Amino acid sequence: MASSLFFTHSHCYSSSTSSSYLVSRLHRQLGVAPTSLRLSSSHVVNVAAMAMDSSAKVIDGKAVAKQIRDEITAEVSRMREATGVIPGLAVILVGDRKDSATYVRNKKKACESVGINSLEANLPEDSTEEEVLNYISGYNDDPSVHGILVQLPLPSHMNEQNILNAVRIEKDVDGFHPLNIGRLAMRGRDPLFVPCTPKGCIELLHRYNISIKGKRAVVIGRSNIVGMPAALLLQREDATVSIVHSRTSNPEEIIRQADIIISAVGKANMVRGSWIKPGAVIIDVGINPVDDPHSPRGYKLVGDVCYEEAIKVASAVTPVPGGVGPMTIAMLLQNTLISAKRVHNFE
Ligand SMILES: Nc1nc(=O)c2c([nH]1)NC[C@@H]1CN(c3ccc(C(=O)N[C@@H](CCC(=O)O)C(=O)O)cc3)C=[N+]21
Repeated sequence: MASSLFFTHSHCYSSSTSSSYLVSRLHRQLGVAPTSLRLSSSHVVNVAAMAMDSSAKVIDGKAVAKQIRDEITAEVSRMREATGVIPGLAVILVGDRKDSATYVRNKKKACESVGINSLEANLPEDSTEEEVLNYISGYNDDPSVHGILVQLPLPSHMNEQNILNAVRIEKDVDGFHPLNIGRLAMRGRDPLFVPCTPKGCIELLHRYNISIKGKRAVVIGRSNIVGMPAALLLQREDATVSIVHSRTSNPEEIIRQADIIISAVGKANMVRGSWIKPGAVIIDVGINPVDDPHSPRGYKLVGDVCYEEAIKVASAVTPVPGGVGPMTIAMLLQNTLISAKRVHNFE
């Protein structure tokens, strides 16, 4: 019995990680006392309860994203037939990070699949900020471009703020411009664009008929591109929102109160089954590589949340991959379409 319980947990340790290493790593990441991370008797009770109910629903982001791409395809052709306008997205990639190149390639493929034009600028790692700004201003002035995305992260010698501020707010399909974020935060105002990843999270909840109003939501992580805007969006949807971050004391206690958890920290399997309230809904934004000798690539991708544990205690969980990731790209296409419709007054 005891060994099978332990086995359940061991799924969520990456193969090279010992449990004591994990505990001290968590301790550092979340700033909690090590005692609070010990496997307590209540943890064991939770695991037992989890074993009785393994009926959690998998939230299929890949399928929902496909459905949204089909809707966008229809809208793009309706617009083209009525106005002759084809929405266009320009992507600026600086440097040759492998992951960034993959993301950009996927975005381009997604554009093609729905009939959106895609333009791409590939600049060398050692480009100057001015060169990037020149591309942005070219796209700002190009009427065939309705959305501009500067792939992040930028090389460290560039000032991300200067560059993101240069994107015309009408073409800011990432929703990263401070004026867009400011409007997102204010009651009675609306941003021109909502950031893609948080928008994808909320869209998944809507499409699965998961109500947000009046619920307790916890966002784990406070980044400008995911955590912070996700918290603002949940609040706009009338949730009561807490944000847990690396300086939060007793994060588990706060997370355990949540009906809805959005995790965006980037730490593999950090959120354990015992941190989750039975019946909670989990949206896992993390995409973390961990060693996997069984995979041809030598690694596999896992979320921030220990999936094998979460699926037993939650009512619905997004997988990684196949959860939020595909939704991010679908929302980028949607924002590009929205932008093109707006400039051409097409409803
Ligand atoms: N300006 C900017 N805007 C972004 O939106 C942006 C960015 N920079 N920099 C990097 C992050 C990351 N990101 C992802 C998009 C799609 C998947 C995705 O589709 N993932 C799939 C496939 C995963 C795989 O197998 O590689 C999945 O989760 O199923 C993942 C990650 C957008 N980002």
